[in-house]
Amino acid sequence: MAGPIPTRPGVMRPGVMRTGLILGKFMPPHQGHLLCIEMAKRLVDRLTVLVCSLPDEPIPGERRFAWLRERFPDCEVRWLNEVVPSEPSQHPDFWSIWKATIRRFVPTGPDYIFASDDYGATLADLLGAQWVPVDRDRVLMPISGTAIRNAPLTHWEHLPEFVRPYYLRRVCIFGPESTGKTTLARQLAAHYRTQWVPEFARGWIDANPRDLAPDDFPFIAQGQIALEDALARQANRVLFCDTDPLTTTLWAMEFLGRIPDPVSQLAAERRYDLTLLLQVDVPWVADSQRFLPHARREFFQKCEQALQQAGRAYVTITGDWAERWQQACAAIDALLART
Ligand SMILES: NC(=O)c1ccc[n+]([C@@H]2O[C@H](COP(=O)([O-])OP(=O)(O)OC[C@H]3O[C@@H](n4cnc5c(N)ncnc54)[C@H](O)[C@@H]3O)[C@@H](O)[C@H]2O)c1
Repeated sequence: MAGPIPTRPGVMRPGVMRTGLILGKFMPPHQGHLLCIEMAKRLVDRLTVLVCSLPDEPIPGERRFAWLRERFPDCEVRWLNEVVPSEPSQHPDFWSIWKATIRRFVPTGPDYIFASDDYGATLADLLGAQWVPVDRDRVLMPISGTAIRNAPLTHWEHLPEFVRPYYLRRVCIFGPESTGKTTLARQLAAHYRTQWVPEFARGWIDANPRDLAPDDFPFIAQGQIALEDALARQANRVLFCDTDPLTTTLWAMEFLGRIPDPVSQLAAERRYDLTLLLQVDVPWVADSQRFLPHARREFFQKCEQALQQAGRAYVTITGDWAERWQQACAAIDALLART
């Protein structure tokens, strides 16, 4: 009687669970990595993604692990955070070290190793698996982690949405009321084909028509940050922020005569690559949420002092609209030209 039809290790059998492994530095994750993982996911029932990091690498391993865990909740994302040799030339027992290390994360299997580099073949042999090369010639996603780290803005289209905020240039528009902040933020966003972050406080105050309470200030600062971070994922290289938590500290001083602790802390933690400080040399335009028509010059001085105390890089924008536009674009072009 004929026995079962023999199958090669790489041939799939119906009803048999298939497992896969992909390892990487993912520094940072890019479209080439996503291609490998997305493809692998479709070919196996359970995929382990092993994020390998070493201390002192330019992007902390913890961040890379968090990125992939968020993006692939349906995979077994694990983090290898210990010093192991990176290349066979670095250690005579390189392959046995890697075999033992991988076995701690994947005790049995896997059936398939997914890798676009040839080491996938050796690793697969070692683990009794089959190597699935994904795109060895990098023709589908011609990108590498090194290229991104060297010039992230140049390779923006190869950055996944969840990595973009890490490299995004954030520009804060800062200054007294009625100096054209919102118009400038909106028009800059259109010009640079990106997003801008409106003032969270405006909508909040409109929806809560009463005197501001001390607790409103931390909430306003947190709401501003939440809106900014949500929009950061949609932005194209640069994000224009029409205010920030440091501004909230100034308004807290005006209204409360003190700065609630959470607001100071949020203001200190927040990072902007550039701040445009708008001068008060344009006419006042009244509206229901503007409070200091006669103290704009004093408020400007407080703004400048706050930026200096915070050690923030800023450029003062003055003059008529055309001059303001030209100065703002020059400062932003210089920022984007830096790698
Ligand atoms: N070099 C070796 O012989 C060897 C052997 C065993 C283990 N390791 C270790 O494995 C870990 C992962 O290293 P890595 O350099 O492969 O990580 P990586 O983050 O550069 O790449 C992860 C995976 O994505 C693939 N990939 C990268 N760019 C791609 C693109 N543009 N298109 C398609 N696929 C792409 C790679 O081939 C790899 O399979 C490191 O810790 C390394 O030390 C290396």
